[in-house]
Amino acid sequence: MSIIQIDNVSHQFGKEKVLKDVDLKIEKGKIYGLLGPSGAGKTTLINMIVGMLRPTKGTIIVDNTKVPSFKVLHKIGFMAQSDALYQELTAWENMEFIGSIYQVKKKILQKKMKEAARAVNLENHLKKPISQFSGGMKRRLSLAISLLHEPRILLLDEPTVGIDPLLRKSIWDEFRKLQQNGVTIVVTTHVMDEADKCDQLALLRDGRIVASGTPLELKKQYQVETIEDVFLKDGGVL
Ligand SMILES: Nc1ncnc2c1ncn2[C@@H]1O[C@H](COP(=O)(O)OP(=O)(O)OP(=O)(O)O)[C@@H](O)[C@H]1O
Repeated sequence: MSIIQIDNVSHQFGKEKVLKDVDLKIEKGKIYGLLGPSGAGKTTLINMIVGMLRPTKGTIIVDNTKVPSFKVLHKIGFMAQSDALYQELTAWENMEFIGSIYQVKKKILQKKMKEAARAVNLENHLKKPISQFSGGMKRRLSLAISLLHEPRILLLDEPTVGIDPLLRKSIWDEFRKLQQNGVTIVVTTHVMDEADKCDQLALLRDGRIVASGTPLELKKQYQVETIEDVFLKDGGVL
């Protein structure tokens, strides 16, 4: 069953067409990767699934509801490319604040905050203000915040930028756990070993989906050994 269905979607900023006739079906409980060179339209597509941008043409259905929709927003955990954190508040206060916006009950929120902080290995830094956080710590906190209201769908725009390989591995372990609980994850990435871990991939170029399938299917289609080579061959470099 598709939990996200994108039908013939185009988007235009002024005269610039940045997405062109995109069709995509994302199945419930899958980890779906969006790959593509800088400027290909990945962030624009994620922002439209969240409902922050409306398609100029076409429709996006999330969990049987056309977006933008407030009803759907509660089911989505979203992590944007730039971290939207309050610098003067501590990590704990940031989590409390966002959790309260999502109207998570106080007792449940306390439990969820501890779990989420543990999942991203930040439990010893929760009393620090964000102004004292490194780039990677901010990314990890943003990820923790996106999990607080137990979303059924996670939309993550480059979630592991600035995160070292050890932590990246533990974050991917967390993604697998969420997936086992039925959560659908859509992730944009430039990290090729991450792309290989996705169940399905879509390769975007110039606002179009130029290839999609499992990592193995893409490697076969491009007759190469690695996803990095799929990316390079598609860009005309190999
Ligand atoms: N608010 C905006 N106004 C005008 N143009 C925009 C806006 N946001 C994005 N664009 C343009 O849309 C195109 C797609 O951008 P987008 O951020 O979706 O790409 P991306 O694939 O996510 O790139 P990256 O990998 O660098 O994050 C780019 O040409 C960009 O300049």
